Amino acid sequence: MSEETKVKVRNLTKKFGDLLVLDNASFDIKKGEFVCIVGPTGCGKTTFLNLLVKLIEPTAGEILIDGEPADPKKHNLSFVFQEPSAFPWLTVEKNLRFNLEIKHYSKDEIDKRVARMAKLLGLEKVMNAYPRELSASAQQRVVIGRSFAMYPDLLLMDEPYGQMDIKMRYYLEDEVIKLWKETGATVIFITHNVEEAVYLAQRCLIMSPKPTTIKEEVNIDLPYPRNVADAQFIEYREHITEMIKWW
Ligand SMILES: Nc1ncnc2c1ncn2[C@@H]1O[C@H](COP(=O)(O)OP(=O)(O)OP(=O)(O)O)[C@@H](O)[C@H]1O
Repeated sequence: MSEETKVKVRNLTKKFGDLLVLDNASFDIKKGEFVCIVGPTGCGKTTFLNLLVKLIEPTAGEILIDGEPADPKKHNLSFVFQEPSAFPWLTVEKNLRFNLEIKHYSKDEIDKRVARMAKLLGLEKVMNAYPRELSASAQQRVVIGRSFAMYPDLLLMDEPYGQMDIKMRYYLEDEVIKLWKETGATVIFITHNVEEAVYLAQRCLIMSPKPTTIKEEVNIDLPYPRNVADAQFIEYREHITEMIKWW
C-alpha cells in the first residue's frame, strides 16, 4: 500500500437545521487502504458518504479525493448503499452491464467483466431474471456486481450486507477482500457490525455520538484471512465495542 493520500477530510461539519451532525471532523484515508467506519446509530456515517458523493453539501470544511474536491463525475468511485438498488426495469445481466456501457467499454471487456462478476457473486443462473424475482440478498449482490464491475479506485459501501444471512455475508466479506486485493481499490466500508469491521479493515475509524468527531482510530494488525475465534481478533472486537458504547 502506498503512503499517498486518497481521501482527505478537513474540518468537515454538517448541520441539518439546528442539528449538528458532523462536528469539525478531520482524517485521511490512504490510497489502497481498506477502512471501516463504525459508530453508534445516527452519528452521521451515511451523512459522511452522502457528502463524499455530493448528494449533499457540507456546512463547513472539505473532502478532497486525490487532492481535488470530491466529484463523482471526475473520480472513479462506486457505491453500494444499504437498500438494494438494482434497476427494476433491467435484467440482472443488463444491470451488471449498465455502468460499463455508459462508460463505453468495448463489448469484449464488458462480456469479460460481467461474466466474472456473475461467477463471483453466484448470479450465473439468474442473468435473465428481473430484480423483483430475486431475494433481497440476491438483489444486493446484483448491485455489488454492478459496482465492482467498474473496478473503481474508490469503493464506498454503506452497510451493504445488512440484508443478508450470515453465510452469504461471510462469503461476500471474503469476496470483497479478494477484489480489494486484486484491484488495489481504496475501500470505505460502513458497518454497525464490529465483528465485520475487524474482519475486513486495515483500520477502523470510530465515530463518537453526535455531534460527531473521530473518537479513535484502530489499526487492525492481523493477516488475512482473519479468524473470528483468534484471541487477538477478539481483543480488537472487544476494544472497539467498548469504544462505540455511548451509554
Ligand atoms: N436530510 C436530513 N435532514 C435532517 N436530518 C437528517 C438528514 N439526514 C440525516 N439526518 C440526521 O442526521 C443524523 C445522522 O444520520 P445518518 O443517517 O448519517 O446516521 P448513521 O450514522 O448513518 O445512522 P445509522 O447507523 O442508523 O445508519 C441523524 O440524526 C439523522 O436523523
